[in-house]
Order: sequence, then C-alpha cells, then structure tokens
Amino acid sequence: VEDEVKRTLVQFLAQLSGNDGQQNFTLVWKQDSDPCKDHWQGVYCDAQNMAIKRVLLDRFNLSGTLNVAMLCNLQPLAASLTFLSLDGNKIGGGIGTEIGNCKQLTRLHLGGNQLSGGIPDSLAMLNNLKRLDISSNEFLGPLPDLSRISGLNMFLAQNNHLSGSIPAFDFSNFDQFNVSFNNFSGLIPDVHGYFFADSFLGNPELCGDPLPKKCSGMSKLLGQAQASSEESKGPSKDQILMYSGYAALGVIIVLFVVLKLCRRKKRDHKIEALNRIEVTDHGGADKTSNFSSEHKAEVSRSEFSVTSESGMVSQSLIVLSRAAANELKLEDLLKAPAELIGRGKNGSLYKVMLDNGMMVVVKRIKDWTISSHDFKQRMQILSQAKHPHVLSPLAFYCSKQEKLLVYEYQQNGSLFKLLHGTQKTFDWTRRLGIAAIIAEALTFMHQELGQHGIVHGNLKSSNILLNKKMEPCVSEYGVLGVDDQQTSPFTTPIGAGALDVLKEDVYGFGVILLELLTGKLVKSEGIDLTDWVQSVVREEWTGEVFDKSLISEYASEERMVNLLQVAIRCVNRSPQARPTMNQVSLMINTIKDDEEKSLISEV
Ligand SMILES: Nc1ncnc2c1ncn2[C@@H]1O[C@H](COP(=O)(O)OP(=O)(O)OP(=O)(O)O)[C@@H](O)[C@H]1O
Repeated sequence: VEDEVKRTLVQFLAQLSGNDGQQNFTLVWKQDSDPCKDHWQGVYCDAQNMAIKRVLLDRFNLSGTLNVAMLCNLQPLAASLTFLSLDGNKIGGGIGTEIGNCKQLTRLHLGGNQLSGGIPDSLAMLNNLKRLDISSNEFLGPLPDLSRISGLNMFLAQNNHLSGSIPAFDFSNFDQFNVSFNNFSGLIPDVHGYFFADSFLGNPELCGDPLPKKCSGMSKLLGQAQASSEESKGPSKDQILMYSGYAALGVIIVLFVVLKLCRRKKRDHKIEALNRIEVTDHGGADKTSNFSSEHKAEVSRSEFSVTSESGMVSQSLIVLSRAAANELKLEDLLKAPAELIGRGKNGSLYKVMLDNGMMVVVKRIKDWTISSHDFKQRMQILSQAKHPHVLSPLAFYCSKQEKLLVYEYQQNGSLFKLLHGTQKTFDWTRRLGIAAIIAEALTFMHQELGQHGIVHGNLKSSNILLNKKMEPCVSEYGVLGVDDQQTSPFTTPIGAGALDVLKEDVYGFGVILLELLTGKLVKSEGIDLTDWVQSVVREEWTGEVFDKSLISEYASEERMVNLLQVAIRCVNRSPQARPTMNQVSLMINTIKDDEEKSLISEV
C-alpha cells in the first residue's frame, strides 16, 4: 500500500479519534507498517493486499471529527474504498461535499453518531451506493435527490432533523427504509405496499399512505410552501393567510383522529369481550394469563386470550411483514387451534394453524418489564433489519400484561434436534457451512442493531431453526431485553460492569460451535460443555474433544482444531477478550475456504 494512503489513513483516524487521548488508534495504525499485510484493525483489503476496500470502525468510541475530504480527495483510496462504516461512535462534524469523489462506495454507514449539518448534493452522485445509514445523528435540511441512485436498497435516516419532501424513491428496490422522527413534510411518494407507517412516523407534517393522516390538496402543497419559505427571509401576507388555513385544517384533522380513536376503542372493547367469552369456555382461567398450563399432545382450540391495558384501549395485532401475513388478524389467532410446543425461560411457544392453512408459532413472552412504547419501538427497529438467515417476526401484539410475537413455523426442526436427535448423517462440511452462515447472519444483525443495544441475548442450538431448504435461520433475535441479558447465564463476573452485550452473543455462538464440534449436550450430568472442552484441551488431549462421527468420516483434524480455537476464543471468560462476530465470521470463512480448496484438490 502506498505511503500516501497509509499517511492519510493514520491522519483520518487521528481526527476521528478526537483529542481525549483515550483511544489513540495511531498506536495500532502505524505508518511504518502495512494496513493490509499487518492487518490494521478495522481495515480490509483486496485479495492481493494492495488496495483498501473497507474501513469498518463501528463502536470504537471515536469522538473526533469526520473528515471525508481526507479520504475521498486521495485518488488511490477513493478509487478502491467500497465500504465505510462508523456506526455507533460519537463522531461530530458533517458529511463534506467531497464524499462525491468516493465513487466506489457501495455502503456508507454513519448511524448513531453526532454528525450534523446538511446532506450534500454530491451524495446523490454515488451511483454505486446500495446501503446508506445516516440514522440517529443531528443532520438537518432537505435531502438531495437520492432517488437518482438506482441500486440503493437501504436508506436509514430516522432520528435526525431532516426536512423538506421525501425523494420519489422506487420502494420496490428497498429491503430497509426509514425516515421516521424527522421534520419531513408533504405527500409520501407511493410506497406500493412495501413499507408501513413505522418507516414514516414522527414527521408531523408528512401525510398520505401508509400514514393514517390523509393529504388534503393543501397539505400536498405544504412541502413546497415550506421549501420556498425556507428560501425567503420571512412569511408574506399571503403565506400568513395560507398558514392560518393550514392551522384550521390541522384542528379538523386532530378532531377527525380523536373521533377515529374513539371508534376503535369501542371496537377493541368488542374484541376483548369476545376473548372473555373464550376464557369462560375454558373454565374461567386467569384472565391475564390464559395460556394452557399443561402441554397438550393433541391440537386443541386456542388456549390463549389477550386482555386490554387495564381497561385502556386494547391494541390489535401489528403486522410487520405484509408479504407473509397480509390478512393476519388478532381474532383469527385467538380462534385458531393451538398446541403448546415449548416452555422456555422466556415464555411459552404455541404452534397455531390458521384458517387459511398457514402455520405460525406464537411466542408469549413472560415477565418482560419493558414498556409498551419501548417494546413497539424495538419491534419496529427489529423489523427493519432483514437477513435471509434470521427469522423476522411476522406480527406482534403488545399490551401492559401481554407480549406476543408471531413467527412463521419452521417444519424442519432445530440445530439442537439435528445434533442430538436420531438423525445420523451430519457431516463435517455441513457443520462448517452452518457455522459460517450463522456467523454471517449474526455479524449482519450486530452491525444493523448493535447501536440500538439490540442483540440476540439467548443464542443456543434450539434457537437455530432449519428452513425449507434445510438452511439455518436464527430465531427469536432480540426477544430478550438488555436488562435481562445482564442477568443471563452467560454474564461473567469479569468486567461485568462494562459488559459489552454484543459479546454475550459471541459467547452463545462459541457454545454452538462447541456443540457442532463435539456433538455433546451443553449440560450433561452436571458437566458444562465449555468447562469440559477447556479442561481436555489444557491436558493436551485435544483429539478427544471431537465428535466420534467426524473422526470416523476422516474430517480434516487441522480444520477442526482451527474451528475449535475460534470456539475457545468466543467462550473466553472475559467479554473483552472475545472477538467480534465480524472477526469470528472472517475466521470461519477462512477455514471454509481451506476446506473447499482441499475438496477441489481431492477431486
Ligand atoms: N418458528 C418456529 N418453528 C418451528 N419450531 C420452532 C420455532 N420457534 C421455536 N421452535 C422450536 O420450539 C421449541 C420450543 O421453543 P422455545 O423458544 O419455547 O424454547 P427454548 O428455545 O428452549 O426456550 P427459550 O427460547 O424461551 O429460552 C424449540 O425446540 C424450538 O426449536
């Protein structure tokens, strides 16, 4: 790597780190070493170790200033950099217009910082950009016409002070979109049913589908009127008149919403009454907790009911994935035959057959003290992070006493069953492939949700389900709150005060790796798998650790030992010493690449 590039990177990091001296990364990024060959932390290069591809410095407690010009004005760097990620720091400053020179960028993640100022027009010139996250900062002013970037498939800008109208995006391209809690105004461009109200909430002057607030002819013009008033010095007489009109209109809208709410309240009381009837049908069980207390082998009529928040307006089911659960209604769930299939420490799990033949599972979470508002917000954030190997909730229900989550039923069981059930063939290549997929999925979720403090919190092989294609899917992501995670069994005494919750998932994943390698249960006859593996390795009997069936299929011991080393690093008692999920994923992919190369050379 050229000296100029090294020097620029070191200076860029020094500015990002700020002057508090706490995080002096220049110690790690040394100019007399090579960013690629010497593996500078957070820097990833091309296969030839010649060019910088990615700079990923999420959650490094950086509190300095972003100097985009430094990176993007240096031709060799601008020509190779595809991914810049600085999520979850305390970085200030703004996005300089020079960002337009970093033309190769496909991902720009700046969420959860203290960045401010306007969004430069040059951002809309990044034609390769696919994922843009500027959420949870202090950005203000209008957006440039980002709809010109045809390949953009993620745009997160929630929790800023952005204003003006929303560009005319083609929403069918997006898997994530959120502009909630800003000051956007005017008509929402047609979302064609791809996104719901939660992507637009918290913008008082925004109207039209999917928000409940309808646009009048006047409010359609509001965005334009506001833009022109921003340009002029002060409101003219005409404008004052017009705004008074808006104010009157606002009052009418508020009255309309209040009327609607009153009607809904009446309707919800009816639903509640229906549920109560169901309760009496089943022998008058406790009204707030009517899930069956015994496991029923036979499919029975639904045993659960939902009550309203201490007489307040009862919520209905909030559907998060319209594609999979378009017509799903709370009444349907309550009426459908249900079977208790699990009673874990988080609550009970029911398998429910809907009228239309669709099979879902309903997780009823117990003892989660999270407020309804926080729960809803959490669900909305969760529903934005979509990964093909993470099972997203289809819908949820929330009242003070009840929290229900609805997932698609996965008929092929769990990794736990695959490992410890009766099936015999579960070969090494498949185990390694499953480990790589889960690691990649968790890396994605940590990158997307870590800044919100949302982690899995309860990783174990029974929460890894096998989908129709027998590929692994992480289920129940984010179902446990952070507070609960602090008291999870994975919490270790070392450094518990400053516990990094992301590292709890790394621990859970390490245990799954140990299960894959040993084929043993996590706890058996009082013996803890992690302790057992560590003691056997200490005694230098590493070969004894591995599943006998792997030994008999002549799986590569070298690669099994490599994976074991990854697992042991993940279950380190000190959370700080554990690698990040991203590092774990890279290590497993290297082992997988070796495995694939050896299979090819054998052929
Ligand atoms: N969407 C789903 N489809 C099919 N099976 C599922 C689904 N979700 C969970 N399961 C299976 O149902 C069983 C019970 O799940 P549950 O989540 O209640 O138990 P758990 O994972 O042991 O406990 P907990 O997650 O509460 O600690 C597990 O075997 C799990 O693999």
